[in-house]
Amino acid sequence: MTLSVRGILHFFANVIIDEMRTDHGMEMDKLRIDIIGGGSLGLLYGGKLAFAGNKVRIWCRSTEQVLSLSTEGLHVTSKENSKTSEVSPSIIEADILDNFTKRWEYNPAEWIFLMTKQKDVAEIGSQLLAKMDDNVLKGTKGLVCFQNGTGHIQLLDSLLPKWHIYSAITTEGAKRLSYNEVFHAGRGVTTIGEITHRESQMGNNSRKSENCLVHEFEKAGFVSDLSNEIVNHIYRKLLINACINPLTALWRIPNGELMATQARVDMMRNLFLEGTKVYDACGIYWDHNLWDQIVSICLSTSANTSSMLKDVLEGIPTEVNWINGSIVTMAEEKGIVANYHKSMIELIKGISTKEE
Ligand SMILES: CC(C)(CO)C(=O)C(=O)O
Repeated sequence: MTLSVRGILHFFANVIIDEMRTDHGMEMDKLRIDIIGGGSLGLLYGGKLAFAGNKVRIWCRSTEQVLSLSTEGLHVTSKENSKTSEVSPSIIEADILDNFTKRWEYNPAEWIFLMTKQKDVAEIGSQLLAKMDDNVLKGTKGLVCFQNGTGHIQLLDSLLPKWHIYSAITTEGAKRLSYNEVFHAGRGVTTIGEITHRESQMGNNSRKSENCLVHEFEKAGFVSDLSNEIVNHIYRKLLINACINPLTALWRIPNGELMATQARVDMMRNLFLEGTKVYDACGIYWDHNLWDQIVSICLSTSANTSSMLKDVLEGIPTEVNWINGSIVTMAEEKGIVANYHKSMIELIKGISTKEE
């Protein structure tokens, strides 16, 4: 990667101009969105929302990624559209996560999208978000969490008692090709809903702000909706992930291959039936056609690598604790066994020495 001095100067000039504009209230017409995490989904949503005219900042852990995005911009490709969307560095910003709180004092955003892995949520919640000054949060509408599984929302809810916390359930498929290139592998739906429903100092007029956000998603090319029953969506996605992800990761197959033999379908079905037993014991709603939905997701994302397989292939810890682990915890709380899901955790954990 070659980084020109001009590019780096251009980046710093942008940052300074940006701080000045906000200080003087000049940049009020665009939605300001901060994306924490420069992984596949962070780059996909960041790139497309910036391309649609929003003011997007991507907060990354690595300086290399910040420099790459700031000097070369962000490139979004998709299988339907042979033309790459080039998001120039003049319309998207990137900065290092360590600067987040400092920059916010002068230049806050309306929305924060938390798009990191589950394992990073506790640290970001406690070390960064919980330490933010109440005053700078006044214009902020909320925090939107994009993680799979459950557990993180309860944690953030306790760490951030004044925040509006939302969950976004997405079936968009994306693959990061490099620090600043992302491939839009499959179109899906993004459903957003508030979990907390609390009175707070953060942006009033919630419904208007939520509609405005969904409108921007639509403008950016994402099929999106608002839900008052986001918890049902969370548990629906949890069981889908718990049935598909560990098996694809163990057998190292794309999602569609799960339908290729009866033995594979039977194993997935066992996970499904055990999961619904746990849901029934806990009084959690599930759609009567959820099994059909799982089958059709395997088919509609047939060529995709599940997120858990991706983690296994990259040698990084998976989200099995938050996916199958959540189901096992719920089962234990009700005094029932969930041995299929328990075995998934043990088998996935055995793949890598990096799993906790
Ligand atoms: C595509 C799907 C639904 C497979 O479980 C997914 O969400 C993932 O890979 O995490």
